[in-house]
Amino acid sequence: MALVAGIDTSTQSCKVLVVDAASGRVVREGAARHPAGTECPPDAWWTAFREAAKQAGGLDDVSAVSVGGQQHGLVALDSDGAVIRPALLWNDTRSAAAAEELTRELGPEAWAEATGLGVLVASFTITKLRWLADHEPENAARIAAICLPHDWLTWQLMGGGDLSTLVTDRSDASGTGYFDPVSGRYRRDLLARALRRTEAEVADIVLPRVLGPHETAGRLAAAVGSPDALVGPGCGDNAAAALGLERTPGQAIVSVGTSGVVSAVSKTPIRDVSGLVAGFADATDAFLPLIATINGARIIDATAAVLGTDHEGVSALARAAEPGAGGLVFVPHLDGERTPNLPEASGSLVGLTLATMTQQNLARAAVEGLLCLLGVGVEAQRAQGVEIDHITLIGGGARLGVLRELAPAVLGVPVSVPEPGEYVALGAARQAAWVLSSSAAPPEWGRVGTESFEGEPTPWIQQRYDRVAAQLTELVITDDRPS
Ligand SMILES: Nc1ncnc2c1ncn2[C@@H]1O[C@H](COP(=O)(O)OP(=O)(O)O)[C@@H](O)[C@H]1O
Ligand SMILES: O=C(CO)[C@@H](O)[C@H](O)COP(=O)(O)O
Repeated sequence: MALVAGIDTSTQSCKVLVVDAASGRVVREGAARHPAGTECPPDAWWTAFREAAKQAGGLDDVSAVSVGGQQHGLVALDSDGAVIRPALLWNDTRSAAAAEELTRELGPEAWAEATGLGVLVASFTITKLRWLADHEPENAARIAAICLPHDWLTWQLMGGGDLSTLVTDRSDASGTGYFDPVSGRYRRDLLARALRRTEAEVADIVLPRVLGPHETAGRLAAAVGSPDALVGPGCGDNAAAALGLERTPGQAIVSVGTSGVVSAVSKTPIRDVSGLVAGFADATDAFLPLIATINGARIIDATAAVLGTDHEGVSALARAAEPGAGGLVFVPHLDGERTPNLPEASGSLVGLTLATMTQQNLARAAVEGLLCLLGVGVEAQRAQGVEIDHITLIGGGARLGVLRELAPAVLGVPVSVPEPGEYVALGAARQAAWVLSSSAAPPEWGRVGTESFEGEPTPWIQQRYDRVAAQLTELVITDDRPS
């Protein structure tokens, strides 16, 4: 039995699955946490990977490995291959002003045409480069190569060192803001613009070679596993999830991890000038229109902490409240927000009265608020012509019972929840099996068992949320304590 490994280097943790390449059956697994925060030294990803791989029984017996990873994070390397500064992650909003400035310089139509990203947001790599050029020019001047979290880990798996061996794939490259997902080419003119240099001045900066969806990147370093094992190109985590769930065009996925994501494979590229839907590529030869929020499962984590309970406790309390939480509306922009593009926003709890201010209503409002935040994404996708009449719910937050139960009513469509699993890591494993097989298409591992949820749609909850959220867009709370 040939084994392959799939790695998910995500925001909060690293997960490793060892999988039977023929059937897709998970044979062994491991996970280890990443440090908290919106910047991270890449070494911490390596430490977590080593720990997760150890828990998964090591990689000595696997024949191929691929990495799916959190998108957009800026990993800047010097000419020795050393990391110049901690990586700025997708949920770091310090480049919000740079994002606005870059968007203004060319205008949304030109950005959408060039990159599929109509309005740049602080998540995208290119905005982090402009921030670096303006705020840490000495670091920007040392850049010899730029890569993404999954590219860096893939490179380490092969031993690192030589910058020319850096690789990526079109799904993750399409989240940089200097890559055209339609032609499959980098836009060095945009990279130069971000760094305030000429194209000639960035000509020597190494960008990872963009491999085909099942092209071999190289072999595993002997210190990690068998030196005969192949390393795949890897991909962005959301593209990996689509691969793991064997999605075909039109089947929408909602992921509730650190981020909230609404995505669907599409045969045609999306260029949303409004910027709500990012026109990413997927991990095959198609596209992955996607909306992502900064706030996801941590809305529930924070609510549980405030209520002095755990996830199950939030479920129980929320179930005990009426739909609509008696009038309490929770707009959960707890960590700023990306969709809608409100990097300075904070969360709001609106509708507090002596009657509504109960633990049950607060728990319910948190779950409904999270679902309504995702509902904005569902509508944005529909506005781009993506048909969504069913949703597959995944990610750590999908383990929350009450989220599964309320999702069909609030989102207005039936919801399937696959059996709990690491679908990003599974997708990476499927890519590894594809690399190993050298077939034209990825292996068909068949459907995983799913639980189905339906419910009478309650569009008034979303409508009320949209009304309240619209009134809060200008509200920025600052810390006014005298220093
Ligand atoms: N049973 C549960 N109910 C609600 N949230 C959960 C549950 N189990 C895990 N989570 C949350 O899911 C998140 C991690 O999900 P995951 O998809 O692994 O995130 P990421 O890929 O961004 O690291 C954490 O915020 C965690 O608290
Ligand atoms: O920024 C995006 C997608 O554009 C996020 O989806 C990141 O890719 C992080 O994903 P999780 O760690 O939340 O799964």
